Amino acid sequence: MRMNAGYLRLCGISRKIGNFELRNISLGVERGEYFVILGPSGAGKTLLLETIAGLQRVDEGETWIGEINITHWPPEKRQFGFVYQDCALFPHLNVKDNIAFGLKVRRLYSRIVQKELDDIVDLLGISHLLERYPATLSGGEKQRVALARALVMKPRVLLLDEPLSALDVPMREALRDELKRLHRLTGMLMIHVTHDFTEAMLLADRAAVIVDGALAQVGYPDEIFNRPQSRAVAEFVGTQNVFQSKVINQNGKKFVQFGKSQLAVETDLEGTVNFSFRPEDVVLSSSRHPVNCLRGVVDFIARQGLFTRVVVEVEGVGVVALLASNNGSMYALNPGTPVFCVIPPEVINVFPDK
Ligand SMILES: Nc1ncnc2c1ncn2[C@@H]1O[C@H](COP(=O)(O)OP(=O)(O)OP(=O)(O)O)[C@@H](O)[C@H]1O
Repeated sequence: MRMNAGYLRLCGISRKIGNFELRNISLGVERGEYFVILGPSGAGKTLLLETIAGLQRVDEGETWIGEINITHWPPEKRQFGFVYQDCALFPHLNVKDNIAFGLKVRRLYSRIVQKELDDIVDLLGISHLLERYPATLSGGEKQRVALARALVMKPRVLLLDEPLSALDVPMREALRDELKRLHRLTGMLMIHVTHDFTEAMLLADRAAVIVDGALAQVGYPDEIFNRPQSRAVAEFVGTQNVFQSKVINQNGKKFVQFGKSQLAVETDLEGTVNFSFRPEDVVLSSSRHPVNCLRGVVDFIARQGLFTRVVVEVEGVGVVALLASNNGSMYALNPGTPVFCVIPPEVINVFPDK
């Protein structure tokens, strides 16, 4: 079994449930990190979070916190906070009693604890809601209460399962900023599950992508976004331009074959590989450039608000470019317009063909 560095460590965790299986997950998360678990719907993100919380038993593998093996500890002994997408507040209790519920269960409700409760309520700016009942709260207010309820217990780790996905866009953005602020102020280790890559980019110190029950990539959000290491991750982060090819060595310089053309790349890999580049990194030009320039014809244009997606057919293959809709050159493009796609070597991500 592989052991990892980190404060919270998952070592070779496997869990079969119905037809689905979490497979050999090894992961180390540091104290104070904001760690995001990303992945498409049904990838096993919630199951993984529930396994970390101790709500799901494991079939194989171990969970450690510091030097302690907590694999068989029940959830309450782990002292992890859990915030669900739908908040799961008690409908018959007002906000104050919802927040204090866990403290009362632990028989901790005293004047000292009242001070902590007041601090959390202030931190989340919800003092005006204390007498209200969950049914009268907006989605964002409910989620703030759910966060307060988890934080007042001073958890070792705060687990957040899609905490923003039930909210409308302005509320989602406000609460996303709030999470960032809470993390900065508390320094708590937070593990946040989402399928929204933008959320991950804005919140995460590091992230893991899970695909089909297995870890596909762990790293800084920037790395995952710009340097996906598998086709599945490239597709999940919206790379759109992903091709299989082979590396060609010429006088010490490396190229990948694209149809009859060759594109200069920066890579240590050899042989059969995949390469990808983001649509935002494709430059469309009416004139030929000396390096990494593919001649094509505009096939399709779709305006998507601030951005416009242009598909250029190059040697029978679609290359996708994303341009700012107010980009002057946009107005000269129509289906059938000849155009050059320029893809600088440094934006081409070459990864193994697995
Ligand atoms: N109790 C269960 N019994 C059988 N299958 C289950 C059970 N719980 C989850 N699954 C299955 O396990 C898989 C992973 O579920 P999970 O909820 O972890 O996915 P997810 O990545 O969180 O997806 P989403 O983003 O849609 O919430 C799914 O195919 C789901 O149907």
